[in-house]
Amino acid sequence: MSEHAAPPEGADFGHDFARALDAADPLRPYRDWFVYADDTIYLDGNSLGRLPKGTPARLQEVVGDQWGRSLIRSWPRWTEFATAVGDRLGREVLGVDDGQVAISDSTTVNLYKLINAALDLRPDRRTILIEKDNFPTDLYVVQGIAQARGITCVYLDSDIDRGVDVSLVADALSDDVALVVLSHVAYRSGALADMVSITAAAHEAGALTLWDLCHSAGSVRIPLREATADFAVGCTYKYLNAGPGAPAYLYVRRDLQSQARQPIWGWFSQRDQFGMDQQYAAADGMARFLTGTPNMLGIASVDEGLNAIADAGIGQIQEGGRLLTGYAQLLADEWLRPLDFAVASPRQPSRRGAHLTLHHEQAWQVCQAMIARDVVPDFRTPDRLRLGFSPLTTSYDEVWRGLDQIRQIVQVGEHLAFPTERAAVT
Ligand SMILES: Cc1ncc(COP(=O)(O)O)c(C=O)c1O
Ligand SMILES: Nc1c(O)cccc1C(=O)C[C@H](N)C(=O)O
Repeated sequence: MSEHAAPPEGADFGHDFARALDAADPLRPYRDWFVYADDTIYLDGNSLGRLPKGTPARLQEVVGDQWGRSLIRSWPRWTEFATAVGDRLGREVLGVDDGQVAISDSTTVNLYKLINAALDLRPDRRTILIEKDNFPTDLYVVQGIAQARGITCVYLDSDIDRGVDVSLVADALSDDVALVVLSHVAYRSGALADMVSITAAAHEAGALTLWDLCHSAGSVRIPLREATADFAVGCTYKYLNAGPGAPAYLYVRRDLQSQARQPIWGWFSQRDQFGMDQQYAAADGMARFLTGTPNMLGIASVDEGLNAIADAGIGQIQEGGRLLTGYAQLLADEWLRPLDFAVASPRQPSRRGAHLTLHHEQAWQVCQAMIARDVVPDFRTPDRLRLGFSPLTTSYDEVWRGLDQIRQIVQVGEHLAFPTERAAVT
């Protein structure tokens, strides 16, 4: 699929062409690694990824053998688990060397830990920069910390459909900016930020960077190493397929680790944890960014979810995501533009992650009508239909049928029978 999503040679809009793309798809064998319980067309792998077939047995092993049989005797193997699986995630997904990633807490809690750690490294600076359309939890955590510390939060006025570019960040940098908080792939539009140039601009101004990788981990290559990015956080339940509420991860560049301190001084970050000292002394390495007892079932699930990614390789996965979103864009241009839809993501596949967002004035009603037909997208405010394509689990056939269903719904006005008022949970 070309950069501008022109139809490939011989392409047509028929169902057979989608089937032919599936037949030629090198990622197709990985569909067999996941559970497809019914015929639902699932276009929401960027909210909650599918269940890997190996996960139930893996969890049963942790529950039955490690917990049920070995009980506390499992702790020697459990204590290293958060950093061992963090290392694996670092190598396979984030492209960084061992000793810089740990599995811990939720993304929200990790944001709190690392934003505070970063601000403490720049004590003379009083400003945090954040994109105004960053994911809400990132905004809220930054706002809370800014209020608690009495510092300023400056919002980058990014384009809702195109995300941030380096000039926007560069123009806002000054010698008062301590930290820039951005998402690598924007949750609403899928816009991919230029991590390398933005980090370079921040560093030139003496600021640190913290990247939210929730929508990029497992969908695109992440140039943390090339960018010499400082800090990063992300969740594991989207393209990493670790399941609802699975623990998140954090990344701290190695040379920052000895100076950085996070504010939750739990005993899992204590140097000699079982020395039971009264006084806190931060552990070395990534252990100092842990807090309390890690969730062993959750970490096992993260480890299991990494198997397919490690086998396929992130390069092939990124290419798959570009082809899927490119194909979806072709169909959207042909079928949905005449029905008042517009692409609300960057048009070039290389400028976005693995989801494609469409604008439509009645997007909420369309979303409900789709779900009633067992086609699962996401609605995102104010009027966006977000279609998440998970390269390991979404087929071209699903893309074709999903977009065809949207076309059928809107052509006959079926969506107009659904409530206009947004439900609390979407
Ligand atoms: C970009 C981004 N950051 C953070 C989160 C959520 O963080 P948490 O796992 O703490 O709910 C999400 C999705 O839920 C997200 O898309
Ligand atoms: N984490 C979620 C949840 O607990 C409930 C519902 C949705 C989510 C999501 O992950 C949403 C997702 N991060 C988004 O980009 O919108």
